Amino acid sequence: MSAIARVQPLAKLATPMASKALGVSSSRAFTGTARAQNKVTVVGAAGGIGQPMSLLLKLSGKIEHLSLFDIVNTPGVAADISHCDAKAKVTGHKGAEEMGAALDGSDIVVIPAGVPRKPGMTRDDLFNTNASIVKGIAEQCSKSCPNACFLIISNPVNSTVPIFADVLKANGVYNPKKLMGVTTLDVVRAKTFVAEHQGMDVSKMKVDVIGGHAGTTIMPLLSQVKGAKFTEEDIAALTHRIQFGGDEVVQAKDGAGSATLSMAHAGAYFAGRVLDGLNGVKNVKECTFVDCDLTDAPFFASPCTLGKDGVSKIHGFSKLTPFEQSLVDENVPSLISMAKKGSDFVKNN
Ligand SMILES: NC(=O)C1=CN([C@@H]2O[C@H](COP(=O)(O)OP(=O)(O)OC[C@H]3O[C@@H](n4cnc5c(N)ncnc54)[C@H](O)[C@@H]3O)[C@@H](O)[C@H]2O)C=CC1
Ligand SMILES: O=C([O-])CC(=O)C(=O)O
Repeated sequence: MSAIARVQPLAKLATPMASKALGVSSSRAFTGTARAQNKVTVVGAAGGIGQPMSLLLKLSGKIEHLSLFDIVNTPGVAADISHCDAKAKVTGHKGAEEMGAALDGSDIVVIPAGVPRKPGMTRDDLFNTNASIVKGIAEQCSKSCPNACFLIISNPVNSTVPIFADVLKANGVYNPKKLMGVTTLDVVRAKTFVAEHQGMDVSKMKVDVIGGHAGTTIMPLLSQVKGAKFTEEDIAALTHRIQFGGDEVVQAKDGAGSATLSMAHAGAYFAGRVLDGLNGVKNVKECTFVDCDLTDAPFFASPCTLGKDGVSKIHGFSKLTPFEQSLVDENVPSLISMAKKGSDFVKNN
């Protein structure tokens, strides 16, 4: 294990400002008498998402041990973040030989490891590089922390989650309740764009986004947004913007990568919610991409309740408008083929 920075004595809880910014209530974070489940490991922690997400996780005040793993630069990132005056012992681990120590005893593993897009690429264009990265991480997780919740950020999510599942299955440790594709950024964008469009308070906005995490497989249920008034044209334009929000950032960054800061926020928020569920907080409901039979696709994003063992209830969707139903019908075949591409990769490699 490499250079480790220890918990800061001054800080027993997150700073109030950090808690507020993250929507975190520290007093609600851990309830009951069972051991608090709060070792969180970030795999890809030195990257564009990994660094700010690790910072936000440290500031959340929900974590006892924040373990940072990457193939490069992790000791520096860990030393830097460890100086923040918020709860959480921070450890940094670099390189394959330190991965087992990084993962050991994790309750949650958040994975933003892999290459991002450049303009002109689809998420699927990342498959060739990221499939083997995610497969390797899943192999090590099967050995070091098979009971953890795995939160997959690496793209293409529609294929990397099935890859992760099949590796866990091959190693006899697959628990579908504990594998979640992170689609929170789609929800974050939907809330932001709808609130701007409707002149509503974004902090009170709720929008479910179902399906997958690539282009038109991202399906916001705008008809269900309470208090909003849309024309058909509004719905079409907002749906398109939410589906292609990632491309907006890729184009604006002009070759320097894809969304990192908004994803860091979304990832830290979602990990905090999963942690809340593990620690007995009631009624934790978030959209996430899970193994389910809501459609013919093996994985589909849906509102889910997050509980003591991961996903405790998959709520699915009801009362779709004809437009929303047509999106589902058109996109299920792509979700099936992207999942199959992931499964075939595991079979053949
Ligand atoms: N699910 C979502 O909503 C989103 C997903 N993404 C995806 O997240 C991934 C990461 O994006 P960025 O942070 O911008 O990329 P980045 O290139 O800045 O960082 C990736 C990090 O992963 C590390 N890495 C590579 N192989 C590794 C391995 N085997 N083990 C551990 N770490 C490893 C690299 O060293 C690097 O530090 C990309 O695939 C991107 O497409 C990005 C935004 C949103
Ligand atoms: O667009 C990308 O490649 C990154 C991503 O998944 C997003 O921002 O939603």
